[in-house]
Amino acid sequence: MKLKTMTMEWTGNELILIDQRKIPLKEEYMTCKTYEEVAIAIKEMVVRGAPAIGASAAFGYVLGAKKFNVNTFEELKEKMFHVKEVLANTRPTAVNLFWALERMEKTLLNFGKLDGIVEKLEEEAMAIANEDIEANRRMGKFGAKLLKDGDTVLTHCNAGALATVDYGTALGVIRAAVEEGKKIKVYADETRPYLQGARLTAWELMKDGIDVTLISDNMSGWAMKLGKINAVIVGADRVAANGDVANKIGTYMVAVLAKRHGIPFYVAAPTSTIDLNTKTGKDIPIEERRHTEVTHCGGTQIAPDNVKVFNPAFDVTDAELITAIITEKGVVYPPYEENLKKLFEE
Ligand SMILES: CSC[C@H]1O[C@H](OP(=O)(O)O)[C@H](O)[C@@H]1O
Repeated sequence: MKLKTMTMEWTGNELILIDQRKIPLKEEYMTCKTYEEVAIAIKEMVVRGAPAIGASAAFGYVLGAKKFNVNTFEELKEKMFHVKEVLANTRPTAVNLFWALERMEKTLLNFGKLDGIVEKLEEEAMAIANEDIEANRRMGKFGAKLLKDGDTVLTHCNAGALATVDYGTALGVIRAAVEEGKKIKVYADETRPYLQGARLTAWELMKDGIDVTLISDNMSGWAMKLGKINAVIVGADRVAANGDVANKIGTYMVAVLAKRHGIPFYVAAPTSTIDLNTKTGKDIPIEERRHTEVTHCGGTQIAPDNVKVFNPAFDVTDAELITAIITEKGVVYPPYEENLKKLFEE
């Protein structure tokens, strides 16, 4: 079974990831032959973005199962509990990581025997990957209906093909609208400190020939006040049961500004990012990352040695600031508590 997209390639024995730390200046790849290497790739953000992290962890789980020469299923089960732990202990906020690993473990336990288990797990990882692409395309179509010909959309971070297995969530909505013939312009904010907007979103959209203008994060309010922005679309790392959304740091600020200016604020998220077990945004673990992401920019030090740093990688946007949540099953409007639950009812 094989898979090849802009973000990742599964060869059957290796997971090859484009190194997103190097984009836009270089297109280099990291070849992961072991589950440990996949864990490093997730932790170091070689691959990033909730759905992309989930799919990568699923293939990492397969690499773990391939590694062990065991005589009994019980022995394999023990070893795979460790594989899951190593992959889970990489980044805490994106629920897709845990959703994918739970799904892989359930496949292992339900299969329950040694013979054919690797093929079964590989099938499941491929299903997770292909379902993500399909979900993004469906989500794109639902979301495109919310955009008018000539709209300018502000994006934050990168919720594009690079954040998923392919096509993207927020950028998937923009791609779908453009594919329907709508003239859509994008204002991409740079998204300090990791610069996913400047480095990844601008790169992706220019490759697709989509009109993109780069702004620094502190320009978004003024762009809204000047009437340049018709809508905001962002991705998500975890949607809580009440509709609160954890996403890249700075999302909350953009949402408050959009509310102030009466601009619709949409979140594009597949159901694999919706976590009904997390009641509200207060319960979402927020990753804090190394200080050098803030004290350095492009590898150049921009702050004094030993300066104190606060570097939360995500924030939580309150449900009341969100106009709608675009999913592959349709657009969800408030009351989110009630309407998100319906997505999971048969
Ligand atoms: C489609 S999920 C994209 C989501 O993930 C990003 O975080 P990171 O780059 O740290 O993995 C960001 O929150 C995006 O909105």
